[in-house]
Amino acid sequence: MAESPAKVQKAGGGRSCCVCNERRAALKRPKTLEQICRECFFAVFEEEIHQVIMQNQLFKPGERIAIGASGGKDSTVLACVLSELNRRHNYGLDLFLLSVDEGITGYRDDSLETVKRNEVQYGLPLKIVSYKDLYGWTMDEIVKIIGLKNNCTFCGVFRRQALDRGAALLKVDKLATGHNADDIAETVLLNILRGDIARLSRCTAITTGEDGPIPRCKPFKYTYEKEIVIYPDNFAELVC
Ligand SMILES: Nc1ncnc2c1ncn2[C@@H]1O[C@H](COP(=O)(O)OP(=O)(O)OP(=O)(O)O)[C@@H](O)[C@H]1O
Repeated sequence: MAESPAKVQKAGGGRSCCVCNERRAALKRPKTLEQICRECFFAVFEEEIHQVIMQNQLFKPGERIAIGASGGKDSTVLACVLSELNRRHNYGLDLFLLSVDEGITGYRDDSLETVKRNEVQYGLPLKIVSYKDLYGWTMDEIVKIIGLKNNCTFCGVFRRQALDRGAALLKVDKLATGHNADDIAETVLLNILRGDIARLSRCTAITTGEDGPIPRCKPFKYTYEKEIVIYPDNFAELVC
């Protein structure tokens, strides 16, 4: 779980930003512990993701890319940053939002409203695929039959396939997800505890499924969850 933005350490009073040396530092960066101002934080956050994209050759000009959009913080920030970097650096990508509606009342219906706002805000076409349409069952209906035990396993498998089917409908070349450095660290630990050596060797790759129909990539592989939380909307709470 991400720490609340208010708990992320504020910068010490009156110090200047370690990047620009001009403005007053507004927070201590969770990733580097540097004292940094608001403007420089945004700039380095975005620049680091741009460098990850370039160094790992995540995308090629002209590609159609679906962003797995759950309406949560990670994929919302991913949509915002990718559309900005695509414009700023002329990646030449056609970006789309792809959402899976699992049919969980009071959960996904709420977050899909966020995705619909993102569609307008970032001007990215949105495709929603639902378990009901794809499989004939909503997650609520499945839980009524199988109960709460193991339903996460079903849901995870269905979502994975639903994302592939949605990506195929959009005819995209790749799917980008909002998995961040903390998610990857969690998966590493889980695979160690399970003794799953095969998954352990695969789970840190920035791009997976290159031999399958739709490769997936994680532009936030090196991005700390705490920094995603403070970018951009919650920043105001941190300002000293
Ligand atoms: N229902 C969904 N529709 C589309 N993409 C999804 C969906 N659920 C998850 N994803 C993709 O998988 C990534 C990791 O999902 P996870 O469920 O682990 O959530 P998370 O780490 O809380 O991310 P987020 O904050 O984006 O929800 C998300 O960032 C998103 O790109």
